[in-house]
Amino acid sequence: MRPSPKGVSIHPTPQALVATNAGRLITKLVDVQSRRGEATVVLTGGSVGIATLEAVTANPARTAVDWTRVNFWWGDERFLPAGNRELNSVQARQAMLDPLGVPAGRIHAVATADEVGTVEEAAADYARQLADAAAGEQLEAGLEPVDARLPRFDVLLLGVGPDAHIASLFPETPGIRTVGQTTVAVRDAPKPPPERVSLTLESINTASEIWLGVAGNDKAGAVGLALAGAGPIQVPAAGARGRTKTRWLIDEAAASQLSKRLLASDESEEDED
Ligand SMILES: O=C(O)[C@H](O)[C@@H](O)[C@H](O)[C@H](O)COP(=O)(O)O
Repeated sequence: MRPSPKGVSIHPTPQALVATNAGRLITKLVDVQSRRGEATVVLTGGSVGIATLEAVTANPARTAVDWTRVNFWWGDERFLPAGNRELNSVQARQAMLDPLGVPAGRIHAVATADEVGTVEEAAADYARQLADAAAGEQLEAGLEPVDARLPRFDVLLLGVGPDAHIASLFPETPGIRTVGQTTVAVRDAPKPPPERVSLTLESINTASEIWLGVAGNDKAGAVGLALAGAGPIQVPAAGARGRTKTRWLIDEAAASQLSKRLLASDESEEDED
């Protein structure tokens, strides 16, 4: 792993990136559970996101986590009928949630197209689920909710599209511009399927830590712009800011347009876990 600016780690291959992401997620969950008893993770779709879950399932250290005490949400979900293999939740169940025995009550999936009539109803239902969870959340002494409408997210995983979208927040669209609400219904998404439910950028940024896993030459432009400080409306990935940490795990191909200045910065990536 090349030394790199703080918060950005560069990995030789997508496989190395995914293995590191998975190992760090296990470590983080053990740490959070040791302090809070349970942990909350927000999952993502996409090839890097799902490969990370498969790597967790394959990692012997997985047994150090009490998977019956991890709550799972999604940063976004496609609006499709239940069981459709394009659903992020279907892929996550297959990759990790089912093999690791995560109880159904810990899995908070977005309503599917056969459960509600419109993507707007699915977004509203998801917002209600989130608010109910927030209302019932037992916070340790001295901790305040970050947002009364949302549970506390310990780690929020994101992928990044070639257009720098995160979750289902695409550049210059109503979704990335949405403020004042926790979820948003997306129509005409440039990445199929067209109808999706997404957390808003405001909701995403309530997470304590945000980890963006990005691989492939087609993402190099998005990574370069995001890390150079572009605006979130044009470059949604640039808007991802965890409250305590924002990690970028990128492979060499996706790092190819990173400015020399950024790479030369004297802060190197340390594992402050
Ligand atoms: O539902 C989705 O499609 C994802 O949530 C989406 O935001 C994904 O993470 C990015 O498009 C990156 O996908 P890749 O990792 O496959 O490039």
